[in-house]
Amino acid sequence: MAVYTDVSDEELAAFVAQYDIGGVLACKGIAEGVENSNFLLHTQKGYFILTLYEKRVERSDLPFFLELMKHLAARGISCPTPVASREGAMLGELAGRPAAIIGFLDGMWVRRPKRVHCAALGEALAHFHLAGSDFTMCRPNALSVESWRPLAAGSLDEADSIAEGLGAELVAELDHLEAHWPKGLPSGVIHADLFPDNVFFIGDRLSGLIDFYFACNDAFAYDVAICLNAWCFEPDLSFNVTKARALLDGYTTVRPFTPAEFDSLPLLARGAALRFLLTRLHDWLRVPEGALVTPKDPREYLKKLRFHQSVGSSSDYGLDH
Ligand SMILES: Nc1ncnc2c1ncn2[C@@H]1O[C@H](COP(=O)(O)OP(=O)(O)OP(=O)(O)O)[C@@H](O)[C@H]1O
Ligand SMILES: N[C@@H](CCO)C(=O)O
Repeated sequence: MAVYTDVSDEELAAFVAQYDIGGVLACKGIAEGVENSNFLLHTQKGYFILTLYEKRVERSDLPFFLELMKHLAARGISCPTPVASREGAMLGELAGRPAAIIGFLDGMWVRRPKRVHCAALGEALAHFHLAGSDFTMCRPNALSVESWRPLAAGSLDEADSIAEGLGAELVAELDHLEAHWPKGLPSGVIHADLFPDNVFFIGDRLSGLIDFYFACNDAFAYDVAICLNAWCFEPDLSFNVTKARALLDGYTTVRPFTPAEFDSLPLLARGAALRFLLTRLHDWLRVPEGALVTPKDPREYLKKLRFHQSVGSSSDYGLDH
């Protein structure tokens, strides 16, 4: 469960009183997520998500995330929107943290995505990329290639406790990615964390996207690579080409890939695997005392990284132009 910050009943009542959503009936910590503290808030006007922004979220980035949600929803993307206080503010402060009340999105995330979910995800991701094209705010990707070496530096000493030789392996991978990282690919606003737990379905129908707190400006194909990693590996960590094809077909029917995007996929997937390996490793080695959180296993992403290292070109994934 990710609840890093406790909120007293009095603080909560005073916070909610600033909004036109009625009085609090119940508020429960949510047993999922690792980044922020999330609560299911039930008030006299219905259900909402109360989020307290924690460690990785810079306060100055919050207007970008909240405005983006509003922008995407206005462009027809199914995603929750922040609720404004009576004074028109989307962002407040609760228990010493920046906090927001977000609309509740119906649906459930899929534990074992099938081909049909990957196809729907691909389409939704492409619609997201297109819908962001006239969003005027900009946020460089704070977790892109140039940030990986400093991020790794804090974990290198202890990396070998996770897997033998991991420290040296990380340094070699950083050398490779920094030397070969593609430049000039089509770019815009990307989600950057569209894992299965951030995509809701009702049956096989995708009902919406959540968790925009890593959204930023970067290459669209990098976002696709993040999804290939998160959606197209089986529990035994074998790569499922059928799911990858479905995801890419879904995506490219809405927003076709350029040849350069297609050719860059193996490298982008390596980078995407390293990015999540590094943040997981960082968190694994530093679980805050008393926090109700289950850190995610870095070894899963080490195996995915090794898989992509063994791939020569996009065709080796069984994918065609
Ligand atoms: N708008 C929403 N509507 C319904 N449920 C939501 C909403 N936002 C969050 N949740 C619930 O809270 C959980 C955690 O939310 P979220 O993914 O934003 O947290 P996080 O800590 O940022 O997690 P992550 O590890 O994915 O970055 C979700 O899996 C979902 O169950
Ligand atoms: N989706 C991330 C956690 C949230 O950033 C991971 O699985 O490592």
